[in-house]
Amino acid sequence: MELIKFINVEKSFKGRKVISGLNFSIHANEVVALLGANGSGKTTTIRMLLGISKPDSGRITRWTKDFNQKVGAQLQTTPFFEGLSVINNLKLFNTFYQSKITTEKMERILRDYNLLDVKNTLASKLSLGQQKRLAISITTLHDPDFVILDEPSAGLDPSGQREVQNMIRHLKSKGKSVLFSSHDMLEVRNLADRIFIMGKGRLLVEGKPETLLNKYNVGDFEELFNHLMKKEEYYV
Ligand SMILES: Nc1ncnc2c1ncn2[C@@H]1O[C@H](COP(=O)(O)OP(=O)(O)OP(=O)(O)O)[C@@H](O)[C@H]1O
Repeated sequence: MELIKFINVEKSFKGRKVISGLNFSIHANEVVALLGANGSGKTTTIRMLLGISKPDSGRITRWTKDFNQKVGAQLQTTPFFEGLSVINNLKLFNTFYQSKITTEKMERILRDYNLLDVKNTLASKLSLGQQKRLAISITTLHDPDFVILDEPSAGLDPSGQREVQNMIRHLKSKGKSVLFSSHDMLEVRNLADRIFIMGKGRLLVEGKPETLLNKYNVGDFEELFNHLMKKEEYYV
């Protein structure tokens, strides 16, 4: 099933085109990595996908009219209240989402996200890894079908990165779709079912990791990414 479809989407800011002829689909139960150099248009694309910003032309279709209830997005800013404890953040977002999660389910979420030991700690006092886990637990609290994570493992040490990666795998195992951005090419290769690479507001390449490596005859994604950033003739 197709969850999201971008059809010839274009967007300009103050007369400067930042998204041109963007076409792609995201399907149910797939993990998609969105890559691109700074300023390539990833955030603008995510904002349009979420409906925060409107395309100037083209169309974006979504699988449900109930989109806001069915999507969870963790964008770059910390999506929680730093002056509240972990558990009180979860309780507050539970009220926001009107998701009526029971105390038992809350405990399970705390366990799943490895936050049980710090449930009474203020969010501001958490380690970066714990903050990321809290951010993802809040993003997925209302059991969305589609989860968007903007650089979820940025700044984490290898064990923190592994935990975030396992969370993404866990979401996939529960039938969710995940769109995530990352600058870590090994992580992308290990997690993504499909990869989108953007450059200058366009989708430069799109495909399964192994297919792309074969198609462009490169050993890894670092090489493919650098290659594309130098030569931009590989538009799909
Ligand atoms: N509100 C805005 N007004 C003017 N220009 C904008 C606005 N938002 C984005 N841009 C421009 O659009 C282009 C794409 O920006 P965008 O933030 O989507 O890129 P990105 O790939 O997410 O970059 P990064 O990796 O740095 O977050 C950039 O040139 C940016 O300066």
